[in-house]
Amino acid sequence: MSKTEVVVYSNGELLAAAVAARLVTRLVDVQAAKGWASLVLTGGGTGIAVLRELRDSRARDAVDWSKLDIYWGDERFVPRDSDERNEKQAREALLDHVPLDPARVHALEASDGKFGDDVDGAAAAYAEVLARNARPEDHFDVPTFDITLLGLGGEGHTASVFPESPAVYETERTVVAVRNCPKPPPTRISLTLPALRRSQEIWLMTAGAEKADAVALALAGAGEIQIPVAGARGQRRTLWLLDRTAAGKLTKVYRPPLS
Ligand SMILES: O=C1O[C@H](COP(=O)(O)O)[C@@H](O)[C@H](O)[C@H]1O
Repeated sequence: MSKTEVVVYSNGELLAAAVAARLVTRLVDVQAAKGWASLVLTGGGTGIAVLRELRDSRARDAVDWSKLDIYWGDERFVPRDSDERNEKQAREALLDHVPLDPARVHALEASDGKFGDDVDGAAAAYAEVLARNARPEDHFDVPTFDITLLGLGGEGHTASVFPESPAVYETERTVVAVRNCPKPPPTRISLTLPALRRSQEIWLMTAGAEKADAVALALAGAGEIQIPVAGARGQRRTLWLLDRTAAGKLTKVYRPPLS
């Protein structure tokens, strides 16, 4: 049975610091239980701020980084050294500062990589990466991720699954090419909602009043075609981590900010 929980923090900075602390605790617990863990990263303001907080936290040394599998929920299809690339931002914020096993870091292809500008080829290649890393007990072409971090847009997108777009109707493929995105850059690669839902836990993290409508609609039960983030649910747990302004249109009162 999957649980949905909402935690509200007083501002975006506190949100990022608190999510980083929570992540250390959860990764340590998962590694203690099974020896390794898997984490799906997101791009976006809050997602990268969380990684920076983690880099600057002493507690990060409690995680066994060499036993952590890293994936991405989506990637902007730009050259490898573009500042817009989610992987580049994540490396600068955290990944280059911790002793990860490079073989366990599964980045998506860039537009100047081996598929060139063939975004469909690059998406299919990532689907193969996921399938190769799935274990028989996962019963799916995607690993059962321990934690998936996701952001969301004011119009309700998550990863690079945008409202009413072909990606949100996808039920077969686990990874798709995304074109003509309303948010730049226009070409991306994204895990689909069925693939994201293979995660044990999904943590939806966002800050800012411009996200309040999407948050309220998703939590009120909106459909995923119009509000894709409503379809991002973990197998065990879906955790909404919000700042006060992003939670501003929720009608129910959730755990109050501590300060
Ligand atoms: O472009 C993207 O945006 C979303 C949300 O970003 P935010 O800056 O509004 O928090 C992010 O979830 C996604 O990974 C990224 O590619």
